[in-house]
Amino acid sequence: MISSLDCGGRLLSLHRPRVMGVLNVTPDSFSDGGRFIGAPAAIEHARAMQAAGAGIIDIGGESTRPGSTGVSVQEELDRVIPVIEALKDRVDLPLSVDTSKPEVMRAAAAAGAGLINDVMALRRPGSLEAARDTALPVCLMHMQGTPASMQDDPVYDDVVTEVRAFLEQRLDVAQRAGIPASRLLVDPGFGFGKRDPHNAQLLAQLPVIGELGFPVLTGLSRKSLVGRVLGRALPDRLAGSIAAAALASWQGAAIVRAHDVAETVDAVNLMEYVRAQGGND
Ligand SMILES: Cn1cnc2c(O)nc(N)nc21
Repeated sequence: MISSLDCGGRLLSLHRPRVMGVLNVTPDSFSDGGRFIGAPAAIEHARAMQAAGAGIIDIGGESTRPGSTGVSVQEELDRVIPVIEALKDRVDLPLSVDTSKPEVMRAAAAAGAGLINDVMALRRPGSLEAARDTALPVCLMHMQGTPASMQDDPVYDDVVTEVRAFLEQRLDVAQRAGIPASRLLVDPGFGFGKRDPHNAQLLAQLPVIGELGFPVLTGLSRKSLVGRVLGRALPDRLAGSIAAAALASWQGAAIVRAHDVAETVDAVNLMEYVRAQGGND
């Protein structure tokens, strides 16, 4: 397993679990839609997340919450590129771009992004080549269906086996396209075409995904899984999100994507201490 990622010149050490801070620059994201549109607000929030201990900032211009229908290339570029340009010299962290569009991947890399976070695992036409050409690390995430319909009726015979097989296939395709293994990460895609039992099985058996031998990224922060299982509305999902982040970290996640950075950093740091001192590995 690699121990650090070269994110466009900025190194992200993976010797300990890291937190990816969420910066949505969309008006309709499920958790904080509209709060960070425009560079000034985005800069303030990104710097706050850096101060809180984030290892990387994830910038997304198109909501991928269940039911979302996507935005045009130009709209996504208009939202994301100015923020990357504004942040790259004001935040001393790698910036990941949350996109599935090859045009946005290329423009974001040119603007200073250091990692590509693709919820479609490079399945869009042109995205394999774009990701390869950027020479940036790429997170390949599993999704069943599309955000517009993925939660209608997700069905699996064995979700862990099927998600692992999907990721294995995307890893193979990416490497055959010329993206070296050292630049690849995987993500089971919690909430992306999964019912709560599916999400629970993926979390309980996360080491099966880790056995692929690539850094695992997970995102459970404030998601409906936490809300439905605990009966918590969106503003009341901090405790559940922290519990999920701690569990994902304990189960081997190298990067945990989160809205509440300071609290999540504490959770994963405690897990790391116990792992380091616990001695039962
Ligand atoms: C953009 N986005 C929303 N949820 C996510 C998750 O769980 N993983 C990754 N890689 N990206 C996500």
